[in-house]
Amino acid sequence: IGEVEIKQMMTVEELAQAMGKDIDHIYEALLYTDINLDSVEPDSVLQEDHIKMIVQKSGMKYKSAKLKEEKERKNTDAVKRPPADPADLTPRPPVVTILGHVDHGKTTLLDSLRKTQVASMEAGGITQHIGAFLVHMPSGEKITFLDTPGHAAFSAMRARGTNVTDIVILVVAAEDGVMQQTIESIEHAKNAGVPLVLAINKCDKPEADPERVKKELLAYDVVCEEFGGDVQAVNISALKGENLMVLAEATVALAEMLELKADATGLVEGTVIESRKDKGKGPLTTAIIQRGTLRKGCVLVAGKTWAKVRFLFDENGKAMDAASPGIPVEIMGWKEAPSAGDEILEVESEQRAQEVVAWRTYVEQQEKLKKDIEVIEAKQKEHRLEYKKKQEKLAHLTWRQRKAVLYKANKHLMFSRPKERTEMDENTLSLIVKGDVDGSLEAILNILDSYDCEDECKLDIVYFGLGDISENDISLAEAFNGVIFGFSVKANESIKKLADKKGIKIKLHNIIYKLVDDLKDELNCRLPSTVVDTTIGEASVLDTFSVTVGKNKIPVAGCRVHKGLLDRKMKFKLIRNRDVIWKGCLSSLKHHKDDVQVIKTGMDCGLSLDKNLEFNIGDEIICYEEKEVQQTTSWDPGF
Ligand SMILES: Nc1nc2c(ncn2[C@@H]2O[C@H](COP(=O)(O)OP(=O)(O)OP(=O)(O)O)[C@@H](O)[C@H]2O)c(=O)[nH]1
Repeated sequence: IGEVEIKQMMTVEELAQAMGKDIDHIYEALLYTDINLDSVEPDSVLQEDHIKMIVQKSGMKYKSAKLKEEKERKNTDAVKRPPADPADLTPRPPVVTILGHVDHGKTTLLDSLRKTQVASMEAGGITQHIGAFLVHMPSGEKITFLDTPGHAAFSAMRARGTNVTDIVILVVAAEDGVMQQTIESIEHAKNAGVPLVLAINKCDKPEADPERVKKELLAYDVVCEEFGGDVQAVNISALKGENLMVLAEATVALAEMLELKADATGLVEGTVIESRKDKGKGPLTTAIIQRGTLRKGCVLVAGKTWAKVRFLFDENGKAMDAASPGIPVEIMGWKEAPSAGDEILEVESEQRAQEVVAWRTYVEQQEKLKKDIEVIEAKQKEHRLEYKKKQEKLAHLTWRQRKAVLYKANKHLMFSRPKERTEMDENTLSLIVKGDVDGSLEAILNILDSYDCEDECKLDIVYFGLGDISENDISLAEAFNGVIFGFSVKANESIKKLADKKGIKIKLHNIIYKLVDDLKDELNCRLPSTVVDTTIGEASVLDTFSVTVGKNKIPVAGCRVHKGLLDRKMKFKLIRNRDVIWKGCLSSLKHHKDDVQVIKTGMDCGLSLDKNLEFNIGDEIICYEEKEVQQTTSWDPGF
């Protein structure tokens, strides 16, 4: 018996492959279940009990050793280290996000802040938008600004559970005051537990009214220092670059209060801020390092991808040797670009990175499969309910009534009223059909319903029903000269004996196509056989003469055999101008003067067929055999 290795969540295709069968075999086996086949595609996932049933019904055994192995697949994910020992912590720059209403000047502020750097760094010139940049203060302090303006990026990161921002600079235009997105920005910062610094922008404008802005903000719990709160407010002009350093100092002061520290040793942890693809460099990500110190050669994982760090760049595209916590860095060496917000973790080796990615891919697949299964199961449940309803409608009917229902649905199928055996047409196959469950019986009736060769042999379903073969079935078969077909049912010894005694055939099957084959055999033997001529040899008439036997002159043909052989015992036909003008037995076959039984290819002979038959040169003599051939039904139920 074949052994099939099964696993959870196998698709129809996978099971067929594991069984070494085609997909139709699986569909066929599913006919016995209450699954609606319309909902089953080759890539549909099968339930475990259905998988087992299919394997068993196919006369095979299943082996589910893999199941265990799968359940126990070891978690090989990479995770963050436990919190660092406070003794290992060193100060780090704050990470700042700028939020505010549309057109209040976020982009202008970021640009101006960046420009302060270009000027201070003599090399300057190329500033590149990479998602984050560092501002060096004259005091030696540093601030990292996230250059992903708008709330979208901020909330997207937060939604993913990553919060890299330490401080929010809330930009409010002095002439506009608090607007819708100002309020939203405040909400975002509050929800993330991130403190604010207020930048009142566009103070160069004559209509600017910074005091009004501060008052308006009171309504949103943003209380500036002059009202006794802890929010520092700085009046700036992003456009003119006024007071930017004051704003930066205020930010540093807040950062000091927050005591931002990190562990710059050990394995690196960080967050992806932005990813892009560079034609020459491949995938590049801007990241903020949060723990450890990133160096060339480190192996990182993020999402379902990994990197062996080949180069590190700052926002000016300058190569860096190392990036410590709070510092933005562009990383080159990714296999594929990770997504913004993905957690970056350093692992010990490339092999370990691959293992982590494999695990994460596996987990994702499992989750997808789980969802698929839920959808499929819901669908199947729906179908089961429908099927049940249908069955309930039929359940209270007797088989005769059910037959009537089916008859209505399948008008051309002939159901007989009781007839005497003597009346039975010899050209009829009478059937008694028994099945184990409604589903299988219905499947068989549906197949019988496709019978459309009434002109060859009539098909008469005398009775159908559920359960093992009974005495009643035998009586019916006897009365109608029928054959009993059983599907997944049994016939006990006494029933078998009774059937033998009465000469009644009981045909039991567990596989539909075998039942159908058997049914076809029964139909075939009810069809009249036909006779087919098979050519044994061919000869051409090269000469004609006659011999005298007693009083008669008998025509003789001088022939040469050019194919096969001529055998005296067989039948012969004479062909003239492609028409058969005579068929029958030879009267004589001679080689020279001798009577012979057989003449082979290439040999000459003289033969006579009938004393009245004259030959012509050019006639063909065919030696042939008549074979009786059993006709086969032209019914094709698609099995
Ligand atoms: N007068 C003056 N105009 C400014 C100042 N800051 C920004 N602007 C102008 O205000 C307009 C909007 O500035 P942006 O920096 O694009 O504003 P934003 O908040 O980034 O806007 P979105 O990107 O649409 O959210 C531009 O025309 C700027 O030139 C400023 O300090 N003074």
